[in-house]
Amino acid sequence: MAEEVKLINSGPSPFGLRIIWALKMKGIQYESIEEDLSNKSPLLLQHNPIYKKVPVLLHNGKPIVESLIILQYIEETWKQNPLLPADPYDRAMSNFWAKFGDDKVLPSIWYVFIKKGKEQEEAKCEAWEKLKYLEEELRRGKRFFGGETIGLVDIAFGWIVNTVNVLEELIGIKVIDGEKFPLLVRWMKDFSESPVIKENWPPRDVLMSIYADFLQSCHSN
Ligand SMILES: N[C@@H](CCC(=O)N[C@@H](CS)C(=O)NCC(=O)O)C(=O)O
Repeated sequence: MAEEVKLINSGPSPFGLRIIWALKMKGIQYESIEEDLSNKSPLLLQHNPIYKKVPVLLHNGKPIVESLIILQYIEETWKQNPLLPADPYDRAMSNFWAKFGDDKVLPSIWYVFIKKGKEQEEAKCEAWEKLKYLEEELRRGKRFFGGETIGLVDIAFGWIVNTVNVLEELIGIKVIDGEKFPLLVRWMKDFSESPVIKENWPPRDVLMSIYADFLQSCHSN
């Protein structure tokens, strides 16, 4: 039976991008279904009734939601071009870093962009505390978080590159600077220049306009 793979996604969602990158790296053909998040479709609400968010992967009609869980599913379903190490301990550690990224690093960086003045300075110190752990992880001699090649953790951290870079430019604040985080900056460059990632990168002007609107709505509240 031919497989049916569909991805419900919206524009350059950093969470949806994870799934696009993983499917492309595995060489999986899929159909893209564009969702309007300002007017959520019955399809999205049916398949992700709890969170009502994109991305949703539909594999032979079955929905899988939450991007880190979708990445796991992709890895377990299509074994080619592994995104996780074979060793159970190393796999557990990869899952730890991906979760740490979403639970701690991502919110701490968002705060830097949505706060102002003294609160913003405090948020930057908080974010640096978290980013320090990523820098230390790379100091163990790795080119990518996945080792010599891009893996699940790199894909999970992709938002650092496509979101933080744009936000830094919009707001004129450097959060990930080369003096403090040389290895992280090198990783950002290597990651964004690797073929599958580069080929599936959202246009910069689209990102700029989305995040400019986002910042405006945060700061007008
Ligand atoms: N934890 C979710 C986050 C997904 C998420 O926040 N998606 C955004 C788009 S980037 C969304 O669907 N927002 C719609 C909403 O919050 O109503 C994941 O990893 O998949």
